[in-house]
Amino acid sequence: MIAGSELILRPDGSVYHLHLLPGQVAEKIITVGDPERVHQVSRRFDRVELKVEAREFVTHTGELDGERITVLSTGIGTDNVDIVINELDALFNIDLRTREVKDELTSLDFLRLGTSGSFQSDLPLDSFLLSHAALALDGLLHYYLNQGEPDPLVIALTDHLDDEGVTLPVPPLVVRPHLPVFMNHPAAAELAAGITLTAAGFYAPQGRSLRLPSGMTPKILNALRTFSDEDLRITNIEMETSGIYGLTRLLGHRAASISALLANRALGTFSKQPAETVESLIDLGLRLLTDRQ
Ligand SMILES: O=P(O)(O)O[C@H]1O[C@H](CO)[C@@H](O)[C@H]1O
Ligand SMILES: O=c1cc[nH]c(=O)[nH]1
Repeated sequence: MIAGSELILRPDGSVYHLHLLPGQVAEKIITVGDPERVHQVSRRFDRVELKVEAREFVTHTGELDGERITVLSTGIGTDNVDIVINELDALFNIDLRTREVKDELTSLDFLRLGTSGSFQSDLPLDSFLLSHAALALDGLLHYYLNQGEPDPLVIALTDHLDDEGVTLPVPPLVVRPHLPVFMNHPAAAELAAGITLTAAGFYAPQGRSLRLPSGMTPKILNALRTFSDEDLRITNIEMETSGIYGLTRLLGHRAASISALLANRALGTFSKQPAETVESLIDLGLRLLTDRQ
């Protein structure tokens, strides 16, 4: 039995942070960082059956083209992803009355629709990218055991960084997802793909220096930018994908992370139409989930 201090429930029986009860969440889940984006997604549903708000975690469940879908905001960062994935998994795979893990487990399908900064000059602003792998520089996954052997990409990256004479501020991990079946949609095959760097913050952890210098020095950034292996390079930087990929994989769920590239960090440019680009990203995500052509 899982103790009351470990799996905390509210007086109404809902999970502590998300304020959700079993049955309120669909097995297909869109995650977004920005709570406002939840409304932008659920506006497109044919029917909305549930709206719950708790801190930065806004959840809407509804239906589109006969598919039951939940859209939920994680807020920013993998510390929030830790809460979201664990509490959603508990809603399906732990009996909240007996506090025992269920004998039959449910595998969920996650789709992150987020924004990101391109790391490579040739990836255009306002384009979309599917993360084939995540380079975790945020630290969350080091706290979970059973990671297995290091991914070959991390071994190749470590050799490359050694050759370049640089050391990252934190030990790197690479995680790859089990992609949901809906990613077999032809539109997914057209997406640019690469390794997504998940950072622990927006400024210094992504190499930005306003008044404080970043430990992600130009030399380190250049070494990361020039890495490639298995035809994959580090394409973009954001703040959730490694947590989503790592935890969903460990828990037996499937996940895909698609990012709209709003900044180009190699060129120092930013989108002139971020709102339109995010709307198009939502269009794409809903096409994938409902198998619309
Ligand atoms: O647009 P969202 O989904 O929030 O994603 C990106 O934008 C935020 C930073 O501005 C981080 O959460 C990053 O991952
Ligand atoms: O540069 C960017 C843009 C969006 N989100 C990020 O985390 N970084």
